Amino acid sequence: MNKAGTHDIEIRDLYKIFGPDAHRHIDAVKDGLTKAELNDRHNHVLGLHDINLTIPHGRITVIMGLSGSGKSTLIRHINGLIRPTAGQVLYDGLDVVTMTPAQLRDFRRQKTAMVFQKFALLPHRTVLRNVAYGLDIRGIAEAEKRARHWIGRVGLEGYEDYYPRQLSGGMQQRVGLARALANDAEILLMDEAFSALDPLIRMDMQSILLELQQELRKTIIFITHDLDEALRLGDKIAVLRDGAMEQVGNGQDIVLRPANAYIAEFVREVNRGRIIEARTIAAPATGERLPEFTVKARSKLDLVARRMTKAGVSHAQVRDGDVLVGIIDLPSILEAMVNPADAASDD
Ligand SMILES: Nc1ncnc2c1ncn2[C@@H]1O[C@H](COP(=O)(O)OP(=O)(O)OP(=O)(O)O)[C@@H](O)[C@H]1O
Repeated sequence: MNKAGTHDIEIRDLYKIFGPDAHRHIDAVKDGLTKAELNDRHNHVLGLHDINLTIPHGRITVIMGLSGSGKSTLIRHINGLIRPTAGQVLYDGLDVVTMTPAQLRDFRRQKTAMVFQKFALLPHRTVLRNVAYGLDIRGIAEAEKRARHWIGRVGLEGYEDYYPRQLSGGMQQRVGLARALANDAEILLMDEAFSALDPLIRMDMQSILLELQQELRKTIIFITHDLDEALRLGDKIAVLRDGAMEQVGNGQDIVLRPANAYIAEFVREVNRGRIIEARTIAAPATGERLPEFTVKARSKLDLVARRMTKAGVSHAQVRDGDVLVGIIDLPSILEAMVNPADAASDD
């Protein structure tokens, strides 16, 4: 059972086999039958393989992986749209997997909201009525007031009476987000929610989500196949491959300490200076005098390097508010910014 009061979602020993005789093959899969073997010998598809993941309350957890890696299958287990072949999905001491249909319906309605890639707006309803929709069907008296509030929060004030077709893709997805937020659900499931948007609009939407999340502290599960998006949004990132979890960690872990060659290849092209934070590479401050120049613990290395170079200093202290985290110097910043794989190939 998950810790009482934390509202974390705990996924335990989760397996999903697609096919008519899934249960007949589960033991063989647990004993090591691979996805390819299951497919070749039994014509069944291994969707998820032994997934264990804690999705912390109030944080953004990104599930990342290439097409077919199992992201959608996993997110659909969280709201019970898919039943696993084995395993548990625990929330507040209840297992989504064993909920009765009535419990599951309540859980979905009251605790979860979804934002889809294709917006899924109702074309014949205005922005206001789209956002109020979930509240209307639950008979909530203040539906319109609440909808107007969230329309404002996503920057769409003045568009209440527009229809979806009159809006750009980015604006439609703002409506999708406002609709999800208006439901006041604690868990927000976002399946490739920004993937259909142009790059600049996509970055805008990421910023809006991050800004709102500062205040809302929802439990967000965000699916993407885009590493930059995962690193920008994820407090926690889970990387899936062929239905199995390859690595779970924060962005710093994934970029600096890839668990295996697959992840290393995945993060190879990433701009490390924009991801790695000063605190991650700060060395402990020893007894000698501290450098006068100060940088923030969570500043990214490219910004730190620029500030230090401009100020003409080679050393800085790294501070998190009043707390001294350590010391940083330009050579170690440069070293951290260079991908070790690239450095090795130039030797
Ligand atoms: N209903 C189904 N029946 C059979 N196989 C399925 C079913 N749904 C998914 N799969 C298979 O399960 C695996 C995971 O699919 P899933 O859609 O979860 O991946 P994904 O990472 O979300 O991919 P994408 O980014 O393309 O949506 C794939 O091999 C897929 O073909």
